Amino acid sequence: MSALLTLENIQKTFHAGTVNENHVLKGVNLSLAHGDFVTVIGGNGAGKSTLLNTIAGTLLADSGTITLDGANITKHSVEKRSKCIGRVFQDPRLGTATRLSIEENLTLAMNRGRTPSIFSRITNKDRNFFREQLVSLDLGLEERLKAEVGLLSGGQRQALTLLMATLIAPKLLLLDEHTAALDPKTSQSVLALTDKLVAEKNLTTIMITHNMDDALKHGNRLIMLHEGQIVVDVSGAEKAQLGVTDLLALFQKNSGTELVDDSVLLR
Ligand SMILES: Nc1ncnc2c1ncn2[C@@H]1O[C@H](COP(=O)(O)OP(=O)(O)OP(=O)(O)O)[C@@H](O)[C@H]1O
Repeated sequence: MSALLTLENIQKTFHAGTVNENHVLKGVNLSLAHGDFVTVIGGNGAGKSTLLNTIAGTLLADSGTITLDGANITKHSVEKRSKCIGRVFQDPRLGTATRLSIEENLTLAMNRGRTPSIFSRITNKDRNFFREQLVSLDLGLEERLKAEVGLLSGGQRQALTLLMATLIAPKLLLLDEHTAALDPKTSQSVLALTDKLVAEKNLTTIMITHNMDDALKHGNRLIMLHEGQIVVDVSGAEKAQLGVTDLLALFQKNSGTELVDDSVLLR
């Protein structure tokens, strides 16, 4: 089957030609099949968010090619890409409009890629659809369609953001440490919801995490980034058999260095 997403030799340098020059992505090559759920792990500054930003278009790659579903999107604006790429960030406040109600936020999400129609009437059919979708979050939000999103807890808000990012199934879902700001229990429930939505909608997904257990437990494929290059890429049965110790050993073997980042190692 043809790849859904292909990155070919992606390079990104910040502050090029200055004393602060920082070559962050050093020729990243990656190919994702339709339905791949890839977890991404790596130390601080390895280039994980930069990689997601170049895919989403928040940053443009200096060179290399990004192909999504057969289209060369390397130079497309973030707005254009957002029509087919859903994204959830670490900060629960980023994916939703605080002063709008749950149903207004969901209306925005339903109209992604079309002319904003927040002022269009929300029909009973829309409300029934929203309720149906909200039931799957198991947070009782289906009874609170008119509640302002700013009143929700971080976990509720992140669950809603996830639902919004996938309401109209995106070609690609990018999760940038989307559970890192939540307490451990809420984080696990948002991850379970992630698994459910990804499976139900067969979404091709890239999820950055700092947690090795989560990286191993979720998805069908795991990559480790080190100094702007992919040093570990395991999938399927090979991934399923790995434990944290095996992963650290693999990282050391392939990168020639130990992973010393406390935020990854201390869980
Ligand atoms: N917009 C930017 N302008 C300048 N430098 C940047 C920018 N974004 C990232 N960097 C730098 O690029 C390097 C990689 O950052 P990035 O956020 O991609 O790493 P990361 O692997 O996601 O790390 P972390 O786990 O700490 O979030 C860092 O040195 C960072 O300071």
